[in-house]
Amino acid sequence: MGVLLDISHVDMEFPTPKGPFTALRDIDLQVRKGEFVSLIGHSGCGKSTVLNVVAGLYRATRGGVILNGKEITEPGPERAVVFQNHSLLPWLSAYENVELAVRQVFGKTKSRAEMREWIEHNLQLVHMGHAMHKRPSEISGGMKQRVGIARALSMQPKVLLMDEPFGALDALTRAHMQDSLMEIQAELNNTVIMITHDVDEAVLLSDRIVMMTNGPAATIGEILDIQLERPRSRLELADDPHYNGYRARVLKFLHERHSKRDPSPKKSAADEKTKFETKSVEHAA
Ligand SMILES: Nc1ncnc2c1ncn2[C@@H]1O[C@H](COP(=O)(O)OP(=O)(O)OP(=O)(O)O)[C@@H](O)[C@H]1O
Repeated sequence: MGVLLDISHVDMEFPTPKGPFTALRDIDLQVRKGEFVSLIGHSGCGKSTVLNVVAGLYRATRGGVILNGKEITEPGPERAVVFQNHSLLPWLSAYENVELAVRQVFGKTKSRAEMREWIEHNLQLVHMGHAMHKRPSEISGGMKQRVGIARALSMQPKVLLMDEPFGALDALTRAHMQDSLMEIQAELNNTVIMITHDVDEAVLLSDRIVMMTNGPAATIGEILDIQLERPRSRLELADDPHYNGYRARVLKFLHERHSKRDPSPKKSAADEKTKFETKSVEHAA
C-alpha cells in the first residue's frame, strides 16, 4: 500500500537562551495507510516533538511532513490528537465535547440529525453510549479517555496521533482500552502514530515500533516490524515466542541506549524499571 504520511528528513531546533537546541536530527519515516506505528524511546528524547511536528504545532527547522501529497504547515482536523490527560471541556457533557469536533468538521456537510447520529455512533464505538450525557467530573479517567478517543475518531482524521493515551490509567483499564483500540482499528483501519513508554503495549498494538535514540539530536535508531497475526489476544501472546522476542528486542534497545548515556549499571537498571513498564501481558489481562 502507498505512503500516506511522509516524515521527511526532519530536524528540529528550539531557540533557548544558551543558543539553539537540536532536539531532532534527520527523522525520516514513511507511514502507510492503515498502519499502526508506535514511537518509543527514553524520556526527553523527542517523541512528543515528532508528534507535534506531524500535528502542525511545530514547524520543522529542516525537512518536512507530507500528508497525502500535501505539506503540513499548521494543525488541521485531518490529524486528530489524543493526549495522555484528556483535554475535555469540563462544563460540557461527553456528547457535547464530541459535538464540538463534529460541528467543526461536518457542520457544513451533515444535517443536524446526521450529526447527532454520528456523535452517538462514535460514543458507542468506545462503549460510552450509556454515559454520553455525563460531564467529565462525573466519569472515571478511563471513560474520559474514551471520550477523547471518540472525539478524535469522530473527526474521521486521516491520521490519529496519540501521545501516551493510556499513560495515566491503571493496568486493568489500560488493558481494556488497548483491546478497544485494537477492535476499533480493525473496524476503521485508521492510520495511527502512538507514543508509549509501555513495551508490551507497543508490541501488542503496533505494526511497527520506531525506537528513538537519546537526545539531543535524537533520531530513529531502529525500526521493528511486528509480524503478529491480527486479531491479537494478549493472553495467547503471553506464551508466544515471537511476541516475547519482539519484546526482548525493544527492551534491549532501550537498555543499551540507557547504558550509553549512563554507564552505571545499578542506576540504569533502576531507571529502566521506573521509566518503562515491562509488566507481563498476563498481569494486564
Ligand atoms: N519548546 C521547546 N523549547 C525548547 N526545548 C524544547 C521544547 N520542546 C521540547 N524541548 C526539548 O526537546 C527535547 C525533546 O522533548 P520531547 O518533549 O519531545 O521529548 P519526549 O521524548 O516526548 O519526552 P517524554 O517521554 O518525557 O514525554 C527535550 O530535551 C526538551 O527539553
